[in-house]
Amino acid sequence: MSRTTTNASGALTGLTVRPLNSTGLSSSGMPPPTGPPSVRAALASSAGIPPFSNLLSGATSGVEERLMVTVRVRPLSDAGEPNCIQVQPNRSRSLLFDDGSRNKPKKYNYDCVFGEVSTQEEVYAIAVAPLVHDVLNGYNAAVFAYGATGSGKTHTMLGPNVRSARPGQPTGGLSSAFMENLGPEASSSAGQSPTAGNMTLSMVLPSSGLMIRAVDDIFNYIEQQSAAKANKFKISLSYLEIYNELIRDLLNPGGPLELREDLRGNQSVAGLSEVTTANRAEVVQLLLKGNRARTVEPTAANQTSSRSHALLSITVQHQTADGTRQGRLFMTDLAGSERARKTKNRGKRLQEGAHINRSLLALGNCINALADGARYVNFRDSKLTRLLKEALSGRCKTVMIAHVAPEARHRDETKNTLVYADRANHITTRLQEPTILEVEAARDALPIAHYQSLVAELREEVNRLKIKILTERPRSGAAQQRQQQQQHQEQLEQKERQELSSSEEQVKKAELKFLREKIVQTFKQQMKLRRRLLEADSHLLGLELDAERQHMVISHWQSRQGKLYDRMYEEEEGFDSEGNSALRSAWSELALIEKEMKRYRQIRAATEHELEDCRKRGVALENELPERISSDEERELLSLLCRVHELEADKVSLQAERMARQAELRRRDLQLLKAERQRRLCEEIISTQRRIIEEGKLELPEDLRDLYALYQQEIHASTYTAGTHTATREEALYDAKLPPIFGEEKGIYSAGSSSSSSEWSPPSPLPPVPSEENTVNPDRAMGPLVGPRLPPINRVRGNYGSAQSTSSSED
Ligand SMILES: Nc1ncnc2c1ncn2[C@@H]1O[C@H](COP(=O)(O)OP(=O)(O)OP(=O)(O)O)[C@@H](O)[C@H]1O
Repeated sequence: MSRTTTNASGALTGLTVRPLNSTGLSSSGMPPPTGPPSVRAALASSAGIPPFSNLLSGATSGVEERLMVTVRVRPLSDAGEPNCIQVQPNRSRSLLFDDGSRNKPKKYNYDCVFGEVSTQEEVYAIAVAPLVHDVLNGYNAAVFAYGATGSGKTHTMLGPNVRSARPGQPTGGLSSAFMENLGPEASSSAGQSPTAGNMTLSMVLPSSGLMIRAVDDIFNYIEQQSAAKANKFKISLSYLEIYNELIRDLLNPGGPLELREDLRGNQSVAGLSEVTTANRAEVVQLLLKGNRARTVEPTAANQTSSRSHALLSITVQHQTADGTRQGRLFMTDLAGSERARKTKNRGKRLQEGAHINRSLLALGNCINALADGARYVNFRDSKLTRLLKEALSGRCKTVMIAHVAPEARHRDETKNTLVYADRANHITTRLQEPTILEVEAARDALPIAHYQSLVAELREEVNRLKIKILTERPRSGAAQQRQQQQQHQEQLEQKERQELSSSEEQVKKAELKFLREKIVQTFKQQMKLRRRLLEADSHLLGLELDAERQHMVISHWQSRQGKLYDRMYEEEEGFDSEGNSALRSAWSELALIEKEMKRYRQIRAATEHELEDCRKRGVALENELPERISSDEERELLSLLCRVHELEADKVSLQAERMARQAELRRRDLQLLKAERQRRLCEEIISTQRRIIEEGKLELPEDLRDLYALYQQEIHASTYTAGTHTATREEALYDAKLPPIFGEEKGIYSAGSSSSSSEWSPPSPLPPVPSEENTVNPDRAMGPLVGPRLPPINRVRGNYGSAQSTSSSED
């Protein structure tokens, strides 16, 4: 469940509308989606590079396009060192690499090569600005920095020194004016409340990294809109690291988080904070906070070596007439691959290195498989590849920035990176339609989304109250603050003594007390209504699952009988037989369930209505508060009130999460049951085909052979994953018996070599005949399995393809 915080109204506030400069571009170069030619085009044409048409034209869903691969060469660390790379000119499409052999340097081609003199601005304008443009239009996009340790990935993504920034030190290329504007928290305890809502300065300096630039561009674009339009955008972000194969929240550091996969294979990190924010200052604070929380250690290869992969996700929601468009930009700073011999790492560092290399190897395998156009790609080998699945497998527009060091002593690492990047150059992706949230929500209709929005609402309210308190609080250095507070307190006390004597003040206080009580009451009422909603949802969900179960019984009966159920059959066909009575009870159950669902939907709608009224009342009351707060004491009370609300929200959040998990488990059980039935049918079909092929001495058709190979791959992959987690001796032995993945030796798959034992026999491409003892029996829940309607073998004459399927039922 995502942890969400938002500003007071949940919309963007505190924005200053900045005019476009004379070129029609924002100061950092972000083109408005319908604006004049981009900086990127200008940079490209000035260097004589043909434009990268697929990216300049903006995203088009459904069209296949190559993953964009760029290479950045960092400057030589020591000017006197021998160099193994030549890039001429900067921002060309190729580079020459001297691998140290006597052969002449090898030429590698990419979408763009950034030489040692390239600037952060160039890299941003060419590689990332077009993606930001697409994200604002509701597409998903990803950029990831790849390369060996010390090759400059973090410099590109975050900027120089951003990770180690302490008060008074440079901070990732942010201007000092900007940092001052952020207030003391920005460089010390970053991640507190927003302090600079009205930024009028551009926040980037020439050395700022891509993450900051992307954020800046998004805000620039929004600020260029009219106030009414700007209010329709909502920006949120999450930031995590994968350290030693464990996921940690960088915005709210704590214990490791769980990576979950939904029924459609989408990955999500349970409990990851998703912070909604209205101003760029807060985003930068959050980024700084996240970067400081990241695991960085000195190694022999790099003084500030990232020991983890960092994934930043920026989500932009835009309310339009068609619904809310949602675009997401994933920015990944990978940890660098490293050689133990070179880094001289020991102990903990060595272990980290092993984790880093293993996950990068998994990434490399995925890149290889995708580049070869494989139908099955195993993303499951590491958390990194699971999280990058969407970016790599085509649901989003992706740019890889491979980093290399030019020094000849790093030749081996550089070669590896160049080869990787070359492979990635062959990956094609097919972009999906822009995401419209309402449509997605209706499509998913998974309860978890509902719980998430409930919790988000609760947090929004807590935040609103918090901001009300914060906006009243003076900001300065801690000591000065304490002194001021003391003075203030004394003044207030004196004032209060005077005021108390006046009856007018007493009335005011009484009013405030009354107001506070009313707020508490409305909040309690809201909590009650929310619980009622949750209960209704949970009950509805249970009913839905029951209904699904009954539908399964009915459809099972229908497929067994080969006809649709009609009440007429009850009379015609002796409906009282054993199988049919189950069907009848399924129908009557279903009718009852539907009635109950209708009733609960009505209860739900009424509750929702009541809740909305109650919420409005609460907001109106809260809006009266700031004018009436007169003392720190009142503020303190209000803080306590907030705290209570927050705890309530946490409680509901936990409850909701538990309910959602239970519901998900029940749903998955049902899915497993269904899948098991289907699997048994498939195996039956395959066995029959196999008998036909073997007895008829038929040659295995090419496409069928491929399908068998794919089936083997799938079985192999899933068994491998299971084996890696619970590697008992028996499982290890079982793994060893698995057949090799098809592909090398086509000859081994000749017809007639399979056995009918229940184990896999390596030379056979065919799956085993299922063994009855080992299979889970789904029929306990759904009645006996329906036999496949394939012709029995003795009826097949001549050609396999011409076999006619009989329509006679075998039941
Ligand atoms: N383009 C560049 N211009 C100037 N200095 C750079 C550039 N790229 C990298 N550097 C410097 O090189 C050093 C290593 O860079 P960086 O820490 O970004 O490497 P990395 O690939 O992130 O390493 P690791 O994987 O170990 O974290 C740093 O001191 C950085 O400031």
